[in-house]
Amino acid sequence: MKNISKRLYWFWSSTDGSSQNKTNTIHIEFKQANFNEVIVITNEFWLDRWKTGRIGFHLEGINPKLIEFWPTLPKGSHILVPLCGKSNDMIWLAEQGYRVTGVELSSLAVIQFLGDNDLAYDTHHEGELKIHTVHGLSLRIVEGDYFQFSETEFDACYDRAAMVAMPDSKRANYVTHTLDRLSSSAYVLLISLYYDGDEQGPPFSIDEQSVVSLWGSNIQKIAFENLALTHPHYRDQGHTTFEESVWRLQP
Ligand SMILES: C[S@@+](CC[C@H](N)C(=O)[O-])C[C@H]1O[C@@H](n2cnc3c(N)ncnc32)[C@H](O)[C@@H]1O
Repeated sequence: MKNISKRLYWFWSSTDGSSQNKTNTIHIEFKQANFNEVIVITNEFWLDRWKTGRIGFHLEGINPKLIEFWPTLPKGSHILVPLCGKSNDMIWLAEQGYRVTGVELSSLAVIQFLGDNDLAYDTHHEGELKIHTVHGLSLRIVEGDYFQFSETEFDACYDRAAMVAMPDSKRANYVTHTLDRLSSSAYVLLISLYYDGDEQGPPFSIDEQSVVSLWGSNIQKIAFENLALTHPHYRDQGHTTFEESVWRLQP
């Protein structure tokens, strides 16, 4: 297993705002949640994060872990990116010759993704979902609630900041729903987080045992980094452990 160094992500709560004020507000919001020990993550919660620009989870570039750990799959393999936000990782995957389908609740995220990347597209409706098909790249963004998305037989899945966006109460449902979307021989690349301290998510911490019990015993941890050792930010937040792990599930 590789120990990863020098990478910087997951500034979800502390740099989630575009101004210092917003940062403080979020900090208070989570402190209050800790005190009450109840956080309700609804679809409205996420829509509001997008509306108010609290999207510190978004990476401007391509996630280095995707580039490092994504396997070589047959060209044209159909890749599912659940809870995709406006992740540029989808562009990278499409450019590798895969067919990519991202699923995202927020229309703002979808508009920003298409606009920021200057992508032309067509849109059609399928029930409650809007399907945006990009021109010139093998890429679709499905706008709507992931739990209403029912396509199946995906060849692979890339989960960065999706499972850990789910609170404990929804996590098993999320994983089952995702596994149901995949073919029996599908590959999964998953990035999870495990941290100490009182802070609650999102991102929600998940330990190794829970990852294995949710995804099955074939899942393997292939890399990890304790970000609290490499980035002072996490220590300043009171963490001694803030481990980001990369997992692979393959037939
Ligand atoms: C933490 S962000 C991660 C985004 C992306 N994977 C990335 O790496 O930047 C979680 C995303 O999931 C979306 N989301 C949350 N619940 C959802 C649902 N039920 N269906 C579809 N998208 C959802 C949110 O709007 C948000 O963009």
